[in-house]
Amino acid sequence: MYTHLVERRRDAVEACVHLLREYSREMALDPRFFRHIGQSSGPGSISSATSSDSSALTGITSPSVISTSASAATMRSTASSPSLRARESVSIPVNRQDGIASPSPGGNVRVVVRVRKFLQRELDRQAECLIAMDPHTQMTSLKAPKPSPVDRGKPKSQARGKVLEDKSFTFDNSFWSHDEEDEHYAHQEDVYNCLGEEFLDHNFEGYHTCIFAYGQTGSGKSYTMMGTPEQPGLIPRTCEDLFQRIESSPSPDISYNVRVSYFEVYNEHVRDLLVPRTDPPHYLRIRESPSEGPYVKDLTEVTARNYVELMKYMRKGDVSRTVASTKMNDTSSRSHAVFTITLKQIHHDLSTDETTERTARIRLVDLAGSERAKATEATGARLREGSNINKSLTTLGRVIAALADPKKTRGGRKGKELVPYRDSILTWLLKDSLGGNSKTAMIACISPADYEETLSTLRYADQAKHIRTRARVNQDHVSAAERDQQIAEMAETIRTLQLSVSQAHANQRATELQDERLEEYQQKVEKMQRLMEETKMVSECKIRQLQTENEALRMHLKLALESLKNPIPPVTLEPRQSLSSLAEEDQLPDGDQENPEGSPVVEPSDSEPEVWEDDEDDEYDDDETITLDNSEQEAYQVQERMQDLLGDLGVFKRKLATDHERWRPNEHARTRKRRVLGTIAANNR
Ligand SMILES: Nc1ncnc2c1ncn2[C@@H]1O[C@H](COP(=O)(O)OP(=O)(O)OP(=O)(O)O)[C@@H](O)[C@H]1O
Repeated sequence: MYTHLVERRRDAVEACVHLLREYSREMALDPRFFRHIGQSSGPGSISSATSSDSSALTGITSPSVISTSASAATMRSTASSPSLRARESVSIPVNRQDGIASPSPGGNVRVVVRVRKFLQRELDRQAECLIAMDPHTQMTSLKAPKPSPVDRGKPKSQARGKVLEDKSFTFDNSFWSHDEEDEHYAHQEDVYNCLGEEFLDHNFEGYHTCIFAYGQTGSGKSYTMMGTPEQPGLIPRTCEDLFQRIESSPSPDISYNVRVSYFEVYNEHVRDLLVPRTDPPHYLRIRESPSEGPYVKDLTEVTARNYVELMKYMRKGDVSRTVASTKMNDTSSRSHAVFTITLKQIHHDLSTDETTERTARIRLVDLAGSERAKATEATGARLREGSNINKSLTTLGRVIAALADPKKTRGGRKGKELVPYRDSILTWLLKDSLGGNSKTAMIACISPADYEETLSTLRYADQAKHIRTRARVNQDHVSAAERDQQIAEMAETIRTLQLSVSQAHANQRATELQDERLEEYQQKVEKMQRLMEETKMVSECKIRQLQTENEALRMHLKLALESLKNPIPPVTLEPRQSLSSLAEEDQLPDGDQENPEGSPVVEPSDSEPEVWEDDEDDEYDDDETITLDNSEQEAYQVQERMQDLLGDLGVFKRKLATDHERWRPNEHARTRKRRVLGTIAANNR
């Protein structure tokens, strides 16, 4: 009878395992999940995983133990390890009588809370720790601070200050990182093993994921997400695990492609953290595509081939992030930072020649902290930053509240969006992660000694538990024929693009050549114009000279002709002497009578002077002949001079004509020149 029962139970368990396998295959779960089922297919193995008894947990084969991560070597696989507690979250006993809500009432967003240790300023003021966490129930309790001395002993109705009460919340995980001495202390590694690792599993399954850290300023968000070189946080651990999984991938048919981007939302502007800072800063725009939802246009997305490269990009962006010192935090993040890894797995099945592509987006968000201006004592730029941070966090709160209310997410009338995603850049960009295709987790970071801020954070986190996202596997099957068609289409697109690019290049080159030639022509024309101008100036100068000379000659000629026509008035001469008698006189001893030039000397005489009358009919005597000869000579000389000048003028004309031929002046200039030459010729005539 007992054996029969045992056999029946084994059959039932095997049937369950078979069903689970089929279901898991449909859900495209990670192959490691099958291994996990296989190993636990003994009686009571699955049910023991859901037990809240910590001693039973030690026997579970946790995926964190299977992980090939280097950090796995140092992993503490104890009952108190949050990594193991994560698997029991579904079985958390809920004390509904205390009014404590279930960890995920209707929602599927994973919500965890982490409390940090005291900081120096809190130790200095001997702050009291207001937080308590139960590692078994994952309950987080917030104790009301002691009433102020004024209100002490008074009933609630008479108290002057606000009456504060103890509060309790239950989350998927409560990470106690307050006291390192405590056996339940949650280290960075524990947070990763509990949350990061599981989310990376989802990514390998093809789901988009998003983990965001929320909390007041100085509550430990950056420490949890980024950590320190000694205590790396969730982001570097995810990067490390990602590449360790890829490098230890058993299947040679799968190829991986990892791309990374990093941006910040600062004062409601998006800035790429993977490009150097500029002054003024270069902000990016947001676009929305029907398939991908909102995205940052022109955001740098680089391929990382290994862990070292991925870390290089992470650090580059981290250094570039806007950080400032405030009273609440020496290194306060003044922006919301979004680190995104895109993992693409391409599986090619040789037997069917089919390709399967899985794309998963891993979004890791370190939000800026909410802050009270009074507490931070911020002024100027810090105050403005703080108010922008608060504004976007308030919108995030409204989005969470709207998403948590199922009536609102059903959509309003006339397609009106009831979730105010667009009211801030942050919520618009996280639209898909908050209420769409994503598996999402919220890490609520709290300070141990701030009642009001912590209560506000816990309320936010509690509301986020109600959100339901609609994650789906992002997978594409492509048959050989479809792939060939896609390749052919892409080749055609590339060809068309190349053609248009080369066409554009050719057009550009032609335009450049034309421009060059035009410039060359312009230079030549300018040079010719200058030469023309110079030639014109020289010609004008010559013309002016010739005109002056011509004028002088005309005057001279006129005078000469006039003197010929009107000889010099009669002068009193000595009795006419023949040249022979003059020659005789030359023989006279007294040579004093002769002037040096040998010209006749006119001597005064007592005798009546002979009047030399101009008688045209008269024959010229010898002396007269001499006088006429001189005038003629002079006229000849003038004529010769004129001949020379006319000769010069001819040469000049020829020169001008040659110049004219050479430079081909325009019609206007030619006409002008012709007119000038005509004038010169007329003047010479
Ligand atoms: N779990 C922890 N263990 C040890 N130190 C911590 C822990 N959490 C936070 N701290 C320390 O607390 C300080 C504030 O933390 P952190 O800068 O991460 O806060 P934050 O929430 O990111 O603040 P802000 O919003 O202003 O950027 C840091 O000095 C950090 O080292």
